[in-house]
Parts: sequence; structure tokens; C-alpha cells
Amino acid sequence: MKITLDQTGKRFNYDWIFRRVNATFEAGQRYAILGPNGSGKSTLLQVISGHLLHNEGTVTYYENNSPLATDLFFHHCTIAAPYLELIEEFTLAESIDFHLQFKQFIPGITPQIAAETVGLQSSMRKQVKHFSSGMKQRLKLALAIFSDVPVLLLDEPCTNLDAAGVKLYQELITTYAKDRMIIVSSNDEQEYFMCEQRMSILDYK
Ligand SMILES: Nc1ncnc2c1ncn2[C@@H]1O[C@H](COP(=O)(O)OP(=O)(O)OP(=O)(O)O)[C@@H](O)[C@H]1O
Repeated sequence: MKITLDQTGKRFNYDWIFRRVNATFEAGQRYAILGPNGSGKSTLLQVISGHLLHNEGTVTYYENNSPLATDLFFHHCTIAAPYLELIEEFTLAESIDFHLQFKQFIPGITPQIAAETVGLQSSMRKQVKHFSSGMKQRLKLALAIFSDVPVLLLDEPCTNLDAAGVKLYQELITTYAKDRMIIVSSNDEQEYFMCEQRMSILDYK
């Protein structure tokens, strides 16, 4: 899987958030999109994911060097982001089952193992609406990181996590995301510790 942006720009109304982004995201590489609050990191990640439409330039996805239709890219990626809500009425078990209707977990990961690994094994029957904010974030990370997809998109992945949660996040990335493309939007080193490639959104104003 490869993603290329060519002269890509996004505006909301009359305000350009970024312009002339030229970037290539390669299989297995880790990238951080950096910048201060409100600079456009999340917006760029959403443009890369196809959730937001860009206003100029192109975003192209390639699978085995052949272009992939934008509406098929979501089969190849998972996203954990503060603006992507969980279904509050579901229990943890139902949330995982629902997710597994669209994505498979990596071999060896069952719903029980996924819950245990992120410390939520005793909450299988609890509704998500009764989860703390940190528990919700652990669930989002589990659904994203355990999915068997080549591209992982993470927006502020340690939001609401305590110190143990941050350590868990780093272990999950190290253990389960080795060979995948990861793009992290962040301004916290603990979140993008694994990214060799770093880009600043401020370079595209
Ligand atoms: N739907 C929208 N309509 C209008 N403006 C928007 C919309 N979404 C985001 N913006 C604006 O785009 C700019 C970039 O926002 P974005 O969330 O991408 O920043 P960020 O770098 O991720 O910030 P943070 O670090 O605070 O999460 C901000 O000025 C924001 O107000």
C-alpha cells in the first residue's frame, strides 16, 4: 500500500488550512504529522484517510503499484481519532463483534484476548456509555491496532490515557504494528516515538 499527495490543499470556507502538500507514504513506514493546536494536523489526516475531501491537488492510493479507488481505501486502513465516536449503547463485546463485521483481527487475536490486552477484560458486558474516557480510548486503540490492515491512522492516540495507558499504547505499537504503515497526527513525543519520518504542517501554509 502506498499513498501519494500531490499539490494537495484543503480549505474551510475561505481559510486554507494547508496547501501544496507533496508527500509519499510508503508501506511499512511510520510518519508523524506535527504542529501546534489548530494548525491542521487532524484535517490532513482526515484528507489522507478519505474522510474529508481536499479542495486542490490529488490524493492517490496504490495497492501493488496499481491505483486503488478512494472508496475502497477504507478496507485497507483503520483510524483511531477523538472525533470518531464509539456506539454508546453497545457493550464492549458488542462493540468488538460489530467492528469484526467490517474488519478482521490479526491472526491469534480473539475478542477476549483483545479486551484482556488493553485491560478491559472485566468490562465485556458493560455498555460503552458507562466507560471512562480512558477506557474508551483503550477500546479505540484495540479496535484499530488489532485490525488486520496495512495502514494505521492515529489522531492524538494517547488522548485521555494515564501513564500506564501511554505505556500500553507504546507496547501495542511495538508488538502489533511492526510491518504496517502508521501515520500519527500529534504534538506529543510519546505518541509519535516510533516515527522515523516527521513532517510539520506549518511547512504547508
Ligand atoms: N469542519 C470545519 N469547519 C470549519 N473549520 C474547521 C473545521 N474543522 C476544522 N476546522 C478548522 O481547521 C483548523 C485546523 O484544525 P485541526 O483540527 O485540523 O487542527 P489540529 O492541528 O489537529 O489541532 P489540535 O492539535 O488542537 O487537535 C482549525 O482552525 C479549525 O478550527
